[in-house]
Amino acid sequence: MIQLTATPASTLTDEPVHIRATGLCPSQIVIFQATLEDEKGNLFHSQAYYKASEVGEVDLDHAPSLGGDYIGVHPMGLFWSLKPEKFLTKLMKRDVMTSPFLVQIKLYDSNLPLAQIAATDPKVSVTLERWYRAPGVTRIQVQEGHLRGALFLPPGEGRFPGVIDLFADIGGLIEYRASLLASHGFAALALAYCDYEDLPLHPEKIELEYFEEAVNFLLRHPKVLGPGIGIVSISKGAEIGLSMAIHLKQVIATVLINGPNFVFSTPQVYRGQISQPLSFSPQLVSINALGLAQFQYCFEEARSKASETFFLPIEKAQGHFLFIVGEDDKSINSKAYAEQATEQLRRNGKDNWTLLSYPGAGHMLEPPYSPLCCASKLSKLHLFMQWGGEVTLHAAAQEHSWKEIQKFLKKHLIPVVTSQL
Ligand SMILES: C[C@H](CCC(=O)SCCNC(=O)CCNC(=O)[C@H](O)C(C)(C)COP(=O)(O)OP(=O)(O)OC[C@H]1O[C@@H](n2cnc3c(N)ncnc32)[C@H](O)[C@@H]1OP(=O)(O)O)[C@H]1CC[C@H]2[C@@H]3[C@H](O)C[C@@H]4C[C@H](O)CC[C@]4(C)[C@H]3C[C@H](O)[C@]12C
Ligand SMILES: NCS(=O)(=O)O
Repeated sequence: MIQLTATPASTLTDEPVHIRATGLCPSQIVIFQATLEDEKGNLFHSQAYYKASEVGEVDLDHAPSLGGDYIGVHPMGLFWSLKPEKFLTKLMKRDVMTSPFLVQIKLYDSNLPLAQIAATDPKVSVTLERWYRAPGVTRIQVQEGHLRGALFLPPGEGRFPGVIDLFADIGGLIEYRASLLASHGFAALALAYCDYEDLPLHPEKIELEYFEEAVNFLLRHPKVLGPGIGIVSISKGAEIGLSMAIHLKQVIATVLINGPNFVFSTPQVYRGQISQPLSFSPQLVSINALGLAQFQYCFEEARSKASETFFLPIEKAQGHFLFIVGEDDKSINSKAYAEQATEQLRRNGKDNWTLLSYPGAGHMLEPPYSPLCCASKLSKLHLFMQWGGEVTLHAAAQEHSWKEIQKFLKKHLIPVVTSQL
């Protein structure tokens, strides 16, 4: 009898699963398929062909996929190669507290045409729960002063290292990274800054005082370990994260994922001083054969002419930086920006940074095993965006960088206790 196991059956979404089928015929070729339905009913699928061993077993920890959505030994390939049925839909978890994503793993005979899979019962299947928060993590809605966001706290007494989590200026409150950080021991504040509750849809300026308020809020919290906090930020969020690290001495560890070293859209203001964005050249936006826009070179003209004052004075920051770069980022030229920022640090005699640069990774670097989103529709901007990334390399970058992010934050936010004896 064919048996399919996937363990653990319920786990955090950034943790691996061991999938194994037994009771197959020796050398039988089978199809494994994964299916996930998001909270809006959008379906995502992936599939891969495997050959059973001489004893009729396929163990995804050791067996290579022969074809399908990925090739080679990738125990988690079925997860990170999930693709939307509805083209250009990005998988995103909204309700991180009360429900997991359910992933169904199914096994089919290989003689079945892929087109018929949807209408055919699998030989055997199992369903997995993929959670975005560990048991005991709590969520507190933040609506204090000007702040709008959600604070995630790990279970237990604390205190916990504090982190502010910032996404791009597309708006809303995005919680899945903060809830996962809390699941790994951080007090993590997912902070909205536009298009959420009473925050403006398109702010005319980004006021750093708002983010300073967030830093102070976090440090005042009885469960947050001081004296400094960390930041995890991506894209426009990383532009803000960089400015916070420069201006706010309480920010001592800053993770910048695919971000710029200059103000790239809405102007920034701090204590009356305005930092204007670099002008962008619409003629340098390229549209590919599928109609997807690539913006990564649209600041190159301005960048080549800009005086030093246009680049954020990263050397003034007291804390540490972890730059994470997807070298195949098609949305912003993040490799060039990180190299310029680290060169600026080097010129100023600083060594307070680490650069992790990943060939084949795109803009949308997410926690491990998240499906690659290489292109998606930006409804609010009426844009079809190419984000870049090659599926296998991008997945490897996600797995590696997530561990490095946590190591970096712990190293700088948790004081080393030296023995008094
Ligand atoms: C903004 C660009 C950068 C964007 C990023 O960097 S994203 C990377 C970081 N990640 C994030 O910030 C969080 C992840 N967010 C997302 O992934 C978003 O959801 C996104 C961005 C993929 C999709 O956005 P959008 O389509 O707008 O999302 P929604 O409207 O919320 O929903 C979409 C559909 O999904 C449905 N839905 C809702 N809830 C659920 C659910 N629970 N489950 C499933 N589905 C759900 C919803 O109903 C919708 O369905 P639909 O049927 O479609 O209605 C910047 C990168 C480059 C910049 C430009 C560049 O710099 C050049 C110019 C510079 C100038 O200075 C400014 C203008 C620029 C053009 C500049 C503009 C920007 O800054 C970008 C583009
Ligand atoms: N590193 C494990 S996998 O993502 O390749 O399956």
